[in-house]
Amino acid sequence: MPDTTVLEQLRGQLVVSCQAPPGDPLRSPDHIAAIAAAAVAGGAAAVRINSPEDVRAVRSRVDVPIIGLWKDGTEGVYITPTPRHVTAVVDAGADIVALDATGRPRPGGATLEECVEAAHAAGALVMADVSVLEEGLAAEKIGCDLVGTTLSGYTPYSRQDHGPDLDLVADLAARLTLPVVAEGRIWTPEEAVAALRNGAWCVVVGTAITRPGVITARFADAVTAAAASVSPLRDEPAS
Ligand SMILES: CC(=O)N[C@H](C=O)[C@@H](O)[C@H](O)[C@H](O)COP(=O)(O)O
Repeated sequence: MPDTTVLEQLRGQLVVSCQAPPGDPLRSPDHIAAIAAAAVAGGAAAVRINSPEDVRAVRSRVDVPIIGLWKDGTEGVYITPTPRHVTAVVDAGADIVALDATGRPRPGGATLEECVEAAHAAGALVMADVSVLEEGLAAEKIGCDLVGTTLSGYTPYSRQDHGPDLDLVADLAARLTLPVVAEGRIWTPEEAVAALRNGAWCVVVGTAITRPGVITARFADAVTAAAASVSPLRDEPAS
Protein backbone atom coordinates (compact mmCIF):
# COMPACT_ATOMS: atom_id res chain seq x y z
CA MET A 1 0.00 0.00 0.00
CA PRO A 2 1.14 3.58 -0.62
CA ASP A 3 2.81 5.63 2.08
CA THR A 4 0.24 7.94 3.66
CA THR A 5 2.80 10.05 5.55
CA VAL A 6 2.79 12.37 2.55
CA LEU A 7 -0.65 13.53 3.69
CA GLU A 8 0.88 14.97 6.86
CA GLN A 9 3.22 17.05 4.72
CA LEU A 10 0.20 18.69 3.09
CA ARG A 11 -1.76 19.41 6.26
CA GLY A 12 -2.55 23.12 6.62
CA GLN A 13 -0.33 23.95 3.65
CA LEU A 14 -0.39 25.66 0.28
CA VAL A 15 -0.04 23.50 -2.82
CA VAL A 16 0.73 25.29 -6.07
CA SER A 17 -0.59 24.00 -9.38
CA CYS A 18 1.99 24.68 -12.12
CA GLN A 19 0.38 24.11 -15.49
CA ALA A 20 0.44 25.76 -18.91
CA PRO A 21 -2.22 24.95 -21.52
CA PRO A 22 -1.39 24.22 -25.18
CA GLY A 23 -0.21 27.38 -26.92
CA ASP A 24 0.94 29.09 -23.70
CA PRO A 25 4.52 30.44 -23.96
CA LEU A 26 5.35 28.64 -20.69
CA ARG A 27 4.34 25.21 -21.99
CA SER A 28 7.54 23.23 -21.72
CA PRO A 29 8.86 20.91 -19.02
CA ASP A 30 11.80 23.24 -18.32
CA HIS A 31 9.56 26.24 -17.79
CA ILE A 32 7.14 24.29 -15.60
CA ALA A 33 10.04 22.95 -13.52
CA ALA A 34 11.33 26.51 -13.02
CA ILE A 35 7.86 27.71 -11.99
CA ALA A 36 7.60 24.80 -9.55
CA ALA A 37 11.02 25.62 -8.07
CA ALA A 38 9.96 29.24 -7.62
CA ALA A 39 6.72 28.14 -5.93
CA VAL A 40 8.62 25.88 -3.55
CA ALA A 41 11.07 28.68 -2.77
CA GLY A 42 8.05 30.82 -1.95
CA GLY A 43 6.63 28.29 0.49
CA ALA A 44 4.59 25.77 -1.48
CA ALA A 45 4.55 22.48 0.42
CA ALA A 46 3.70 20.50 -2.70
CA VAL A 47 3.01 21.07 -6.39
CA ARG A 48 0.34 19.86 -8.79
CA ILE A 49 1.71 19.01 -12.23
CA ASN A 50 0.12 17.95 -15.54
CA SER A 51 1.64 15.29 -17.85
CA PRO A 52 4.35 12.67 -17.35
CA GLU A 53 6.93 14.90 -19.07
CA ASP A 54 6.33 17.79 -16.70
CA VAL A 55 6.16 15.52 -13.64
CA ARG A 56 9.54 14.06 -14.61
CA ALA A 57 11.10 17.51 -15.07
CA VAL A 58 9.69 18.80 -11.79
CA ARG A 59 10.76 15.64 -9.91
CA SER A 60 14.36 16.25 -10.90
CA ARG A 61 14.19 19.85 -9.66
CA VAL A 62 12.23 19.86 -6.35
CA ASP A 63 11.91 17.53 -3.36
CA VAL A 64 8.35 18.31 -2.25
CA PRO A 65 5.45 15.91 -2.91
CA ILE A 66 4.04 16.01 -6.42
CA ILE A 67 0.34 15.64 -7.18
CA GLY A 68 0.52 14.41 -10.77
CA LEU A 69 -2.19 14.25 -13.37
CA TRP A 70 -2.42 13.81 -17.11
CA LYS A 71 -4.98 15.87 -18.98
CA ASP A 72 -6.01 14.11 -22.18
CA GLY A 73 -8.58 16.07 -24.16
CA THR A 74 -10.83 18.89 -23.01
CA GLU A 75 -14.32 17.35 -22.87
CA GLY A 76 -15.92 14.98 -20.36
CA VAL A 77 -13.44 12.96 -18.30
CA TYR A 78 -10.03 14.30 -19.30
CA ILE A 79 -8.08 14.41 -16.01
CA THR A 80 -6.11 11.14 -15.82
CA PRO A 81 -8.95 9.17 -17.42
CA THR A 82 -7.57 5.61 -17.63
CA PRO A 83 -5.24 3.23 -15.74
CA ARG A 84 -2.63 3.80 -18.50
CA HIS A 85 -2.58 7.52 -17.71
CA VAL A 86 -2.40 6.78 -13.97
CA THR A 87 0.58 4.46 -14.30
CA ALA A 88 2.48 6.86 -16.56
CA VAL A 89 2.09 9.71 -14.05
CA VAL A 90 3.28 7.52 -11.15
CA ASP A 91 6.21 6.17 -13.17
CA ALA A 92 7.24 9.78 -13.86
CA GLY A 93 7.54 10.45 -10.12
CA ALA A 94 4.16 11.55 -8.72
CA ASP A 95 3.42 10.74 -5.08
CA ILE A 96 -0.28 11.37 -5.49
CA VAL A 97 -2.31 10.94 -8.67
CA ALA A 98 -5.18 13.35 -9.23
CA LEU A 99 -7.98 11.99 -11.35
CA ASP A 100 -11.51 12.82 -12.39
CA ALA A 101 -13.79 11.10 -9.88
CA THR A 102 -17.10 12.28 -11.27
CA GLY A 103 -19.51 9.54 -12.23
CA ARG A 104 -19.26 10.36 -15.94
CA PRO A 105 -18.27 7.67 -18.45
CA ARG A 106 -14.52 7.33 -18.97
CA PRO A 107 -12.90 6.89 -22.38
CA GLY A 108 -12.39 3.31 -23.49
CA GLY A 109 -14.82 1.99 -20.87
CA ALA A 110 -12.29 2.23 -18.02
CA THR A 111 -13.73 2.48 -14.52
CA LEU A 112 -12.79 4.78 -11.67
CA GLU A 113 -12.15 1.70 -9.51
CA GLU A 114 -9.59 0.39 -12.02
CA CYS A 115 -7.81 3.75 -12.00
CA VAL A 116 -7.66 3.81 -8.19
CA GLU A 117 -6.35 0.22 -8.12
CA ALA A 118 -3.67 1.09 -10.69
CA ALA A 119 -2.46 4.03 -8.59
CA HIS A 120 -2.34 2.02 -5.37
CA ALA A 121 -0.62 -0.90 -7.08
CA ALA A 122 2.04 1.50 -8.34
CA GLY A 123 2.54 2.91 -4.83
CA ALA A 124 0.76 6.28 -5.18
CA LEU A 125 -2.16 7.86 -3.36
CA VAL A 126 -5.27 9.04 -5.19
CA MET A 127 -6.72 12.54 -5.10
CA ALA A 128 -10.32 12.39 -6.32
CA ASP A 129 -11.25 15.54 -8.25
CA VAL A 130 -14.99 15.99 -7.73
CA SER A 131 -17.66 18.57 -8.55
CA VAL A 132 -20.42 17.82 -6.03
CA LEU A 133 -20.80 16.27 -2.56
CA GLU A 134 -22.19 12.92 -3.79
CA GLU A 135 -19.06 12.32 -5.89
CA GLY A 136 -16.90 12.93 -2.82
CA LEU A 137 -18.89 10.42 -0.79
CA ALA A 138 -18.55 7.83 -3.57
CA ALA A 139 -14.81 8.51 -3.88
CA GLU A 140 -14.28 7.81 -0.18
CA LYS A 141 -16.24 4.54 -0.46
CA ILE A 142 -14.13 3.21 -3.32
CA GLY A 143 -10.83 3.90 -1.56
CA CYS A 144 -9.53 7.27 -2.74
CA ASP A 145 -7.15 8.99 -0.31
CA LEU A 146 -8.04 12.69 -0.67
CA VAL A 147 -10.95 14.53 -2.22
CA GLY A 148 -10.62 17.86 -4.03
CA THR A 149 -13.21 20.40 -5.15
CA THR A 150 -11.32 20.81 -8.44
CA LEU A 151 -14.23 20.13 -10.76
CA SER A 152 -16.93 22.27 -9.14
CA GLY A 153 -18.07 24.57 -11.95
CA TYR A 154 -16.69 22.26 -14.63
CA THR A 155 -19.57 19.77 -14.79
CA PRO A 156 -22.97 21.00 -15.99
CA TYR A 157 -24.71 19.86 -12.79
CA SER A 158 -22.32 21.50 -10.30
CA ARG A 159 -22.36 25.04 -8.93
CA GLN A 160 -21.36 27.57 -11.58
CA ASP A 161 -19.55 30.41 -9.87
CA HIS A 162 -16.79 32.93 -10.46
CA GLY A 163 -15.12 32.21 -7.12
CA PRO A 164 -14.11 29.09 -5.19
CA ASP A 165 -16.80 26.66 -4.02
CA LEU A 166 -16.22 27.14 -0.30
CA ASP A 167 -19.60 25.60 0.53
CA LEU A 168 -18.57 22.36 -1.15
CA VAL A 169 -15.35 22.41 0.90
CA ALA A 170 -17.44 22.71 4.08
CA ASP A 171 -19.95 20.04 3.02
CA LEU A 172 -17.24 17.54 2.11
CA ALA A 173 -15.29 18.25 5.30
CA ALA A 174 -18.43 17.67 7.37
CA ARG A 175 -19.29 14.36 5.72
CA LEU A 176 -15.94 12.72 4.93
CA THR A 177 -13.18 11.32 7.06
CA LEU A 178 -10.69 11.79 4.17
CA PRO A 179 -8.68 15.01 3.82
CA VAL A 180 -10.50 17.59 1.70
CA VAL A 181 -8.48 19.70 -0.73
CA ALA A 182 -9.84 23.13 -1.65
CA GLU A 183 -9.04 23.75 -5.32
CA GLY A 184 -10.44 25.87 -8.11
CA ARG A 185 -10.66 29.63 -8.70
CA ILE A 186 -8.90 30.62 -5.46
CA TRP A 187 -7.54 34.08 -6.25
CA THR A 188 -6.60 35.62 -2.91
CA PRO A 189 -4.84 34.65 0.32
CA GLU A 190 -8.11 35.51 2.10
CA GLU A 191 -10.00 32.91 0.05
CA ALA A 192 -7.30 30.34 0.81
CA VAL A 193 -7.66 31.04 4.54
CA ALA A 194 -11.47 30.84 4.26
CA ALA A 195 -11.09 27.40 2.67
CA LEU A 196 -8.99 26.22 5.62
CA ARG A 197 -11.56 27.64 8.04
CA ASN A 198 -14.23 25.66 6.16
CA GLY A 199 -12.34 22.47 6.91
CA ALA A 200 -9.87 22.10 4.03
CA TRP A 201 -6.83 19.93 4.77
CA CYS A 202 -4.81 21.97 2.29
CA VAL A 203 -5.36 24.53 -0.46
CA VAL A 204 -4.35 24.29 -4.12
CA VAL A 205 -3.84 27.54 -6.03
CA GLY A 206 -3.00 27.53 -9.72
CA THR A 207 -3.90 30.35 -12.10
CA ALA A 208 -3.59 33.16 -9.53
CA ILE A 209 0.08 32.24 -8.97
CA THR A 210 1.36 30.47 -12.08
CA ARG A 211 -0.45 31.86 -15.13
CA PRO A 212 1.19 35.25 -15.88
CA GLY A 213 -0.84 35.65 -19.08
CA VAL A 214 -4.14 35.41 -17.21
CA ILE A 215 -2.90 37.58 -14.34
CA THR A 216 -1.70 40.22 -16.79
CA ALA A 217 -5.03 40.21 -18.61
CA ARG A 218 -6.87 40.99 -15.35
CA PHE A 219 -4.69 44.06 -14.80
CA ALA A 220 -4.74 45.09 -18.43
CA ASP A 221 -8.54 44.84 -18.62
CA ALA A 222 -8.97 46.87 -15.42
CA VAL A 223 -6.52 49.55 -16.53
CA THR A 224 -7.98 49.84 -20.03
CA ALA A 225 -11.55 50.05 -18.71
CA ALA A 226 -10.57 52.72 -16.17
CA ALA A 227 -8.58 54.71 -18.73
CA ALA A 228 -11.65 54.90 -20.97
CA SER A 229 -13.76 56.38 -18.18
CA VAL A 230 -11.21 58.76 -16.62
CA SER A 231 -10.02 60.89 -19.46
CA PRO A 232 -7.97 62.98 -19.34
CA LEU A 233 -6.12 61.01 -16.65
CA ARG A 234 -4.36 64.13 -15.40
CA ASP A 235 -3.65 67.66 -16.51
CA GLU A 236 -1.14 68.24 -19.22
CA PRO A 237 2.21 69.26 -17.69
CA ALA A 238 2.67 73.00 -17.62
CA SER A 239 5.02 74.18 -20.33
C1 LIG B 1 -10.91 22.10 -14.17
C2 LIG B 1 -9.47 21.74 -14.45
O1 LIG B 1 -9.17 21.16 -15.47
N1 LIG B 1 -8.58 22.11 -13.49
C3 LIG B 1 -7.17 21.86 -13.66
C4 LIG B 1 -6.73 20.79 -12.80
O2 LIG B 1 -5.63 20.39 -12.65
C5 LIG B 1 -6.30 23.09 -13.72
O3 LIG B 1 -6.51 23.65 -14.99
C6 LIG B 1 -6.51 24.19 -12.67
O4 LIG B 1 -5.61 25.23 -12.97
C7 LIG B 1 -6.27 23.74 -11.24
O5 LIG B 1 -7.36 22.95 -10.85
C8 LIG B 1 -6.12 24.87 -10.23
O6 LIG B 1 -7.22 25.70 -10.26
P1 LIG B 1 -7.08 27.28 -10.46
O7 LIG B 1 -6.17 27.48 -11.64
O8 LIG B 1 -8.47 27.79 -10.70
O9 LIG B 1 -6.47 27.85 -9.18
